[in-house]
Parts: sequence; C-alpha cells; structure tokens
Amino acid sequence: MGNVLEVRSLSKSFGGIRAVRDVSFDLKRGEFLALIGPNGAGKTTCFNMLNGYLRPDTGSVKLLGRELVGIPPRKVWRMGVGRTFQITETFRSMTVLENVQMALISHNRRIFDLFSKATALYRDEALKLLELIGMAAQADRPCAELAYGDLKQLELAIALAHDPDLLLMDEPTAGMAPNERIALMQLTADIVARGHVSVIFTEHDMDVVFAHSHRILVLNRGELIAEGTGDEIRANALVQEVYLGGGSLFHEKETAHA
Ligand SMILES: Nc1ncnc2c1ncn2[C@@H]1O[C@H](COP(=O)(O)OP(=O)(O)OP(=O)(O)O)[C@@H](O)[C@H]1O
Repeated sequence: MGNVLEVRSLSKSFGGIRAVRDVSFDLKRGEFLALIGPNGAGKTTCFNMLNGYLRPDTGSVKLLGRELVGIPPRKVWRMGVGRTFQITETFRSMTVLENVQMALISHNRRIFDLFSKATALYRDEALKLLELIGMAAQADRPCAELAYGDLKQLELAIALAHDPDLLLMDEPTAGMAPNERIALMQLTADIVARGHVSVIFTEHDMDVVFAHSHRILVLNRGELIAEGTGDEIRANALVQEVYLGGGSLFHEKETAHA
C-alpha cells in the first residue's frame, strides 16, 4: 500500500535548542506508528509540525503527496490530519450522541442549531461511530456523567467523525488506569486494522507501545535514533542506553494520574 505521509528532513530550533533535527520517515495507509523518546526528545514538536501548529525551519511533510508545510492548522485538519487532545474537549452539557453529531456537522460544514433540541442531522452516522467505539448504549448520556476512560473513547469517535487520513494522538492514555489504556489502544488498533485511517501516537507507557504499534520511531534529543518493530526496538542497544543505561525501561509502569 502507498504512503499516506512522507516526512523529509524536518528540523526545528527554539533559540539555541535544536528540538527536532533532520527527521525523515514514511507512514503507510493503515499503519499504527508509535513515536517514543525520553522527556524533551522532540515528540510534541514533531507532532506540531505535522498538524500545522509549528512551522519547521526546514523540511517537508507530504500527506498523500500534498505539501502541508506552511498551511495553517485548520486547513491541515481539513486536508485530512485529525488529532485527539491530551485534555478532553467535549461539550459537557450535551449528550454523547450530540457531541459526535456536532463533529459531523462541523466536518460537513453545516450550521448547528443549538436551540433545536432533538436535531436529526447526522444522527445515524453518529450512532454508527458510537457503535464502532462500543458506546452506542451511552448515546443519550450527558458527557458530564462519563468516566474519564469513556470520554477518551468518545474523543476518538469525534476525531474519526472528520474522516481523517492521518490521526495524531498525543499521549492518548495519559491519566488513564492501565486497563483503560489497553482498552483504548486496542480499540484504536481495531479501527486502524479496518485500513482507512493511519495513526501516529506518542506514549510513555511502553506496555501500550509494544502491545499495539506496528512500528516504532525513537527520538532522542531531536534525532531519530531507531526505527523498527517492537522486537527490533527492544533489542536495540542504542535505545536501551538512551532510555535507561541498560535497565528496566521496558518493564516500567507509570502510575495513572487522573
Ligand atoms: N515553544 C518552545 N520554546 C522553547 N523551547 C521549546 C519549545 N517547545 C519545545 N521546546 C524544547 O524543545 C525540546 C523538545 O521538546 P518537546 O516538547 O518536543 O519534547 P517531548 O519529546 O514532547 O517531551 P515530553 O515527553 O516531555 O512531552 C525540549 O528541550 C523543549 O524544552
């Protein structure tokens, strides 16, 4: 299958700090790619150059052959780069279903009439997306009532409502309990397996990274130091050294901080 994304020689400095240095990689359709690295490695900076929030000093980002560098975030999003957020962004007073309807309405550039309560716009499509994420039974619950893990799943449905070619997930499981993390990423992996959307995610929980990603990129001090499958990354001496000076990273567990 062809490449959805082609990143070439991406670099970004902040003053004297070279946050991202000459990073290049490809992403195939239906691929689930993890971007990992110690704190300050440049993961967020990389993400923000992919979604248009930061303009790289040099380099190119092509989505399905179209250059994204220099295009403002909202347009990049319209061109097919979706994202989920570290902070949950739902309308708390609205129901689960209404939140997904809102996303579909926005995607289709329709005007949402906040005053007509039972809007029928995109109801069926919204329900389909809720089925996809296993939340159809919660369609009529107000978002304010949802548990954190459910909200994160709902965010995934909202991101998918925009039908992205590439979905960026920046620390999607932050603040979640370990079992919720596995569930969210399993769900994402299942959606990726359907073959339309490709996902790049950053993650500190190595159990999540190794359990679900197809391929892993490792950044250190802004540079891409390794790329490969979980087994290859685990066995990579440079990665082991960077992360831990040899020890227990790959068994480390973060504690959830909701
Ligand atoms: N707006 C900014 N101004 C100045 N320096 C920045 C800015 N954004 C990032 N940096 C620096 O660039 C480097 C890379 O930061 P970045 O946030 O991309 O790393 P990260 O891998 O996402 O880290 P973390 O895992 O802690 O989120 C760091 O040294 C950081 O201090």
